[in-house]
Amino acid sequence: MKKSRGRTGRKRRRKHLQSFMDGVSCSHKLEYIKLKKWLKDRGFEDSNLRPAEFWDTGRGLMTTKAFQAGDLIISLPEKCLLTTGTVLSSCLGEYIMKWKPPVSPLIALCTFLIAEKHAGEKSLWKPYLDVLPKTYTCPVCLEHDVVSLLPEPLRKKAQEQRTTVQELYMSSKAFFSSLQPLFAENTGTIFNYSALEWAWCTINTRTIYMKHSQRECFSLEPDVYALAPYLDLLNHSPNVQVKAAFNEQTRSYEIRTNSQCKKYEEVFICYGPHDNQRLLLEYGFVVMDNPHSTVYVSSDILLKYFPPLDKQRNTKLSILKDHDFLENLTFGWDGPSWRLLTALKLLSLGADEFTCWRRTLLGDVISARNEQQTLNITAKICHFLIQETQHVLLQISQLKRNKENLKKHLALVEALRLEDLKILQKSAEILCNLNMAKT
Ligand SMILES: C[S@@+](CC[C@H](N)C(=O)[O-])C[C@H]1O[C@@H](n2cnc3c(N)ncnc32)[C@H](O)[C@@H]1O
Repeated sequence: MKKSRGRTGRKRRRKHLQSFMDGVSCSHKLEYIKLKKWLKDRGFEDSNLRPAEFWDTGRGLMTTKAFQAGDLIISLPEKCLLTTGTVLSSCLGEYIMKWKPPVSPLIALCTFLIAEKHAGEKSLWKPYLDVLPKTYTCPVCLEHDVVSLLPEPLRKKAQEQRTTVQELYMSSKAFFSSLQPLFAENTGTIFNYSALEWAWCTINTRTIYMKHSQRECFSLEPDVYALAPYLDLLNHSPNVQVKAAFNEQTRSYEIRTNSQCKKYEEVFICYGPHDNQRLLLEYGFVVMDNPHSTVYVSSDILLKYFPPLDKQRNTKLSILKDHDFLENLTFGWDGPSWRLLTALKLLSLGADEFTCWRRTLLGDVISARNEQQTLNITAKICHFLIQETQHVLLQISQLKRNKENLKKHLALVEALRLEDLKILQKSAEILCNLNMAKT
């Protein structure tokens, strides 16, 4: 058959290509039909959004009309929001009010989610609970073997996250036991560690910011969370801008886009200008070609490249510490950061230049020798990090073959490390060009 090369052919080819780029709508699935009905009963007007599966971002929301900058994407009535107010007006309320010392707003919400999930068919929130993820990929859910493959300082923060959730569980056990009169089953089996981990991740990855006034029955931690069914299907893109807030007039949580979005494309919001380490820590995912991504250089690595016999080494280190120059030293898409270069310039000061340390911190050029040494050491650190990243990537590919059960988590760390490698290679190229320009 003759290939159609005309307008119809082009249209067909574009449509074929488009079908791979677009998501696959899942709005026909029973759980979403039930969720939409539940939302409608609470005053949610059907919008132009549809739940869909996207090949790159997973489940998200697709638009059925083109959005222009300034358009309202979604407006979710107050009645649909799950806040500490919801928890207090449930049967948990009286237990929370009499518990001393008061529980945090976070633990109140976790308790509510676990209790409602346990209630199953009887829960008023069932249509929402049914579409929540069953598992998460935040660091607290990762196995030790996977956490050890994370770059610093994320590895440390991942361990801290695990400790936070474990401590939260231990410190809430007595409160959970106090709820026994509400349940036929033992509260120890309902409010177990994995239930709390699931609830904690649900809140950490899905809540919108909504400030509520301080209530006496809660501890002093800020009460700023609200779960927003359906709206929380919106995925993140670092390349869009939105305005999101509770509208006191319409008594709805509203999101307006500042970007354009074509019909049938995924609608994104921006969770904040986060780098990939922060996205993984707080939400359990990473974005490729994230403009905010950076590779962190720890002070241990920094010091590896300086002579231990430098008499001013300790003084230089104290200066860097006192002026907060030992943290947030990074490589980015545009090369080494100013902070990294400044820290390295200070460490590279010769004995005769040491008195100039203040000027160095302000960004002054001290000498051609100092500039050159700084560039050389920056390039060495960059190459060291490239090798380290390549080594970890090799370990990951071996583990992926041997540990089928960790595949999803390993793929996540792999994506993070691949993005790091791209940043480092770009930085090495920039440093090489800078070096060539100087010689
Ligand atoms: C508020 S929810 C968004 C909806 C979510 N995808 C779902 O299916 O329920 C936030 C979670 O979505 C995922 N996510 C958000 N933006 C993403 C993106 N650009 N790429 C991959 N996953 C993303 C992450 O798992 C994150 O924790």
